[in-house]
Amino acid sequence: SLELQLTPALVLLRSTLEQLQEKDTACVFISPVNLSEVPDYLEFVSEPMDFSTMREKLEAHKYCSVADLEADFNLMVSNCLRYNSSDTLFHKAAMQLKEVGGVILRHAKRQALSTG
Ligand SMILES: CCOC(=O)c1ccc2c(c1)NC(=O)[C@@H](C)N2
Repeated sequence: SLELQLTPALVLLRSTLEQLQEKDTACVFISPVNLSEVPDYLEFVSEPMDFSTMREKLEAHKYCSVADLEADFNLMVSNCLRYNSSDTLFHKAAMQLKEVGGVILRHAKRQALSTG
């Protein structure tokens, strides 16, 4: 059935997002950057992204593939690398997350092929 065909895709997307979020051990990517705390953020970042927003998009069926999820993950990481200078905890957290997240996403894309 269509429901059966769709389910594995959603299950894989949820599992991949959870694995990525587990690696945010500093918990700096959990929620949108607070624009009242960081008033100049939108001067550097045109499209903010964070894990809670990604979760909302996932449950709203806005991701058709792991590649779609990967695009928002890469957006979130690149926003952080752009706004924060390299000597900050945020920048270092983004560099680490980019590396370990890449491995998680590569595995998920391979798995999607086998259940496709
Ligand atoms: C309550 C104050 O929080 C922040 O200033 C803050 C909180 C979280 C942040 C962030 C800033 N900047 C960032 O680039 C992303 C990765 N995370």
